[in-house]
Amino acid sequence: MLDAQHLRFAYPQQAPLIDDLSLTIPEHQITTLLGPNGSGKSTLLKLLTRQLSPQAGHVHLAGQDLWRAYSAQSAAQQIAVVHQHHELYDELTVADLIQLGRLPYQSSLFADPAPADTAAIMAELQLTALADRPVKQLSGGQAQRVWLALALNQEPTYLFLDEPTTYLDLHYQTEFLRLLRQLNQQRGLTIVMILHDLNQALRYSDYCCLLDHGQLVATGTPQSVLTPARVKTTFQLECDLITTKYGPVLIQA
Ligand SMILES: Nc1ncnc2c1ncn2[C@@H]1O[C@H](COP(=O)(O)OP(=O)(O)OP(=O)(O)O)[C@@H](O)[C@H]1O
Repeated sequence: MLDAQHLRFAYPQQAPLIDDLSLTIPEHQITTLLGPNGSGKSTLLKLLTRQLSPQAGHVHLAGQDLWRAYSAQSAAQQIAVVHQHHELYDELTVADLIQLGRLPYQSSLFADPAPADTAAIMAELQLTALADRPVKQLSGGQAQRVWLALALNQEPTYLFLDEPTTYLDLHYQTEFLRLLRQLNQQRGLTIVMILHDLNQALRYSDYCCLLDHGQLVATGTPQSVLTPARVKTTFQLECDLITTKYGPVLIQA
């Protein structure tokens, strides 16, 4: 269980961005963090994944404090993050990059005790034929699958993704979100992602958390959170929610 209680966080020399925020991530579900630019989504994701330490409150992973009871390495055995920008490792081949996902299980004293089935992960994400290609030669959609494969190679319980569809065209966005749903269903993976597209959140998440000015203004099922009234107050957008054969869709006035 991943549980945040009474979090407070301020960047240096700034007023608190997040103050007294509590949130429990539902297990084996897909949760989406939503909110306007600058509302604190990435900051919250970093607090939940041990990239930022709260100044008050705590995050508990399996009942233990994420900072006091876990090292970066032991936390990374349970929590994997797919970041938005990854230029740093472009020179590596697909296979070598995915292998970095095993780092949390290695130390100078011990080899990886139980290597993950990296080949199966690569096959599942249709990356086998690309194994020897440098990552920088891949399309955006292929590269995003490689970063996902690295994260899965960590064998995490929780998979976090910061705006995973940003650089993808509509086809790849849909393909990627369907892949996440498949991983959630087949592996029972708990997924938390930041999205900007409210209709994608309606369609691909089980639970939504809406942030505004660092505060959680609503949590719950996508339809209970993304009401036209709340979209208006949070995003200053007039819209209707209509029902289609594919599910509910928000249409802007
Ligand atoms: N490293 C930092 N130092 C100082 N301020 C920061 C830092 N990172 C973010 N901020 C500020 O904190 C606020 C929230 O930023 P954050 O990136 O968490 O929001 P967000 O909801 O993810 O935004 P976006 O949708 O634009 O990605 C913003 O005002 C931002 O300028």
